[in-house]
Amino acid sequence: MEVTEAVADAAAPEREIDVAVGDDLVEVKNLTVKFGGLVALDNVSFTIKRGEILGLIGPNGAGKTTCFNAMTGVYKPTSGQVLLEGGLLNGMKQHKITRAGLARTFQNIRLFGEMTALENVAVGLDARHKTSVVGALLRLPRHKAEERSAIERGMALLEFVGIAEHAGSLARNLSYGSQRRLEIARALATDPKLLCLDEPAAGFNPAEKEDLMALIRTIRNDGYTVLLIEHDMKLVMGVTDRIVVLEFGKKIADDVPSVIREDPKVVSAYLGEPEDDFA
Ligand SMILES: Nc1ncnc2c1ncn2[C@@H]1O[C@H](COP(=O)(O)OP(=O)(O)OP(=O)(O)O)[C@@H](O)[C@H]1O
Repeated sequence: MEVTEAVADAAAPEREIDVAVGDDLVEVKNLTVKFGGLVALDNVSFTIKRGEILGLIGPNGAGKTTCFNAMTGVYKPTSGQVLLEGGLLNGMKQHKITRAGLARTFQNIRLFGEMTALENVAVGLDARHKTSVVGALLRLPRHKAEERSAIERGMALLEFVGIAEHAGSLARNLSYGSQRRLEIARALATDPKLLCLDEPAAGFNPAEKEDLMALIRTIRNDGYTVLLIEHDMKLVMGVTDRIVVLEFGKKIADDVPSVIREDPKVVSAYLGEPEDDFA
């Protein structure tokens, strides 16, 4: 999918675009999450560098979603730290973490079904508005300007993810694939430093998966950093710069895709999984 520079610029005009893989953006340090006696995440550490696409993979139940949830404030870590640009995120409420620059999509799509696609994106844009409620009520000039730019930016984001023609459709009437794209647009609307995607291609056929991977590359090329949970190894190999592998809550590998593919620990972790997932 081709995205013009103008569209990318309209989607996030204030963002500095820096596509070089650079410094540590996020540090996950000795993160542990326990549910009663079950250790879902066991002392896991990894970093995410600015500008990269990092894959987080592992067999069913390995702790991938738990890791996401602990990073984005859905679960409180039992111990360990999550740092964004050196600032501690632990203990912050979900919306504060979003505001700090960490946005996510969910494995199960969570859109406002009775709102249009554009309105769903506007909700994301709202998360970073600067005017107060009073400003909005009094319709101060700044609020009006923000409202106008919300429509323009919302449209640009819908175009960016390839669903601009559905801007006026109710989210619940969109195809499954378009709903997934809309979720990504809504997350991008918060102007994240890190975009976390939880199995964005779940339920897709191979052609749809390819399209989605192309979109993820476009997002990265536009200067975002991406953390991608994906079950399908083939898919993850084709799009990521680096991969962290979890098994039974522990990190068992952290390397470039070509090394991960040959790693005996990873191969054996995936034994017994459907062959499609490890190709
Ligand atoms: N809220 C919870 N309460 C209790 N146990 C949980 C909870 N969430 C996850 N778990 C357990 O933690 C472990 C890790 O689950 P998690 O969903 O993080 O794995 P996953 O790698 O994302 O798996 P999948 O690929 O199936 O989504 C599993 O044993 C799961 O049953």
